Amino acid sequence: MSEVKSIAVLTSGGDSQGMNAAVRAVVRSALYHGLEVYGVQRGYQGLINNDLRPMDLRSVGDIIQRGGTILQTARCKEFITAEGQQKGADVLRERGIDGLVVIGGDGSYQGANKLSKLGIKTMGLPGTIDNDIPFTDFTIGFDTAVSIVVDAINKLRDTMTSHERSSVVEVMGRHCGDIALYAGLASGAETILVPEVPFDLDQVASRMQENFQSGKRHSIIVVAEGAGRGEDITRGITERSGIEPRVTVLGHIQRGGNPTHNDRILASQLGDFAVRMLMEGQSSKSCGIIRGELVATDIDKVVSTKKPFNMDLYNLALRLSQ
Ligand SMILES: Nc1ncnc2c1ncn2[C@@H]1O[C@H](COP(=O)(O)OP(=O)(O)O)[C@@H](O)[C@H]1O
Ligand SMILES: O=P(O)(O)OC[C@H]1O[C@](O)(COP(=O)(O)O)[C@@H](O)[C@@H]1O
Ligand SMILES: [Mg+2]
Repeated sequence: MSEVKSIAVLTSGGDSQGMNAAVRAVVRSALYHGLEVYGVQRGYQGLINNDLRPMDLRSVGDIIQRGGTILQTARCKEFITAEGQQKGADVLRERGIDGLVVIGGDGSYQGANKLSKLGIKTMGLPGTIDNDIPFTDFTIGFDTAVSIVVDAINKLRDTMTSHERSSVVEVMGRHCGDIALYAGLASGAETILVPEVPFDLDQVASRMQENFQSGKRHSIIVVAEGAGRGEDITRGITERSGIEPRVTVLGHIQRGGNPTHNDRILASQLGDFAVRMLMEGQSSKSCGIIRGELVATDIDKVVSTKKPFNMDLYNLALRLSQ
């Protein structure tokens, strides 16, 4: 018998493709197991405001394929305060809700950790395009965001090759270069600039010159926003080499559109896993998949660990883009 009878689910922070699939999985799995389930509107803001509604099977119909989040999301300053967190915990207790599933990024995980410490049984699902949550190979939305960047670079290549130009593409990732790394490797970028690896613009510029001299007809530089602004990198290259790359900032386009099948499947597995963990009496855990295995890791550990950067992939991209 599950000691948890009623749970709530919310999405928080930057939205990501696949959050809807995760909400659907949490709701349908909870209902399948005979639990009551509530959707919290607008993340922690909705929790503080007591903005919750009961969810049934049909309230998550026709959403597995949609980007964004039907529960909407927010960045809620009040929840960063101890008073805000206490208000959120009180709302759940007053409503008799025994467990909460938080779908969000590193900031949302900090909030989930605080709620856990206030005695709320909380499970975190990694929902962010940044892939910056450790103890899971991938976060929900990352695969879709990378696909969008790769598609954009394919298009840029057509025109860049025709004009024998180079292109600087700024992608999202304030503290984590994974979107730049994976999209850069998958699209054959010559240079990948990420916050985790220091770089020297002199070297970037001279490598581009060498590439053009060795017969390359175009050059792609992918820069994670956390490593510098595309415009500044472009200016720096021009000052050093005379090459005039065109700059493209992909921005929030990376957070929209239909989730890939990988993100939908990841979201479905993790949403169901979170519900089963809560029913087993688990709490304060982050759900992830590592090499195909479902794993639950203490949120405390997750929020105090930086996701290791994959230097092997980074070096591979460098070797293959000569
Ligand atoms: N240290 C913290 N303590 C409590 N809540 C936090 C903390 N940091 C962030 N949050 C909550 O999580 C929300 C989402 O965090 P944010 O960093 O904006 O997005 P993400 O979860 O996508 O990383 C914040 O608006 C805030 O309400
Ligand atoms: O939605 P905003 O406020 O423009 O924030 C943009 C940021 O959100 C992200 O898309 C996702 O990051 P978070 O979910 O951690 O906030 C980042 O890549 C980007 O820097
Ligand atoms: Mg974040």
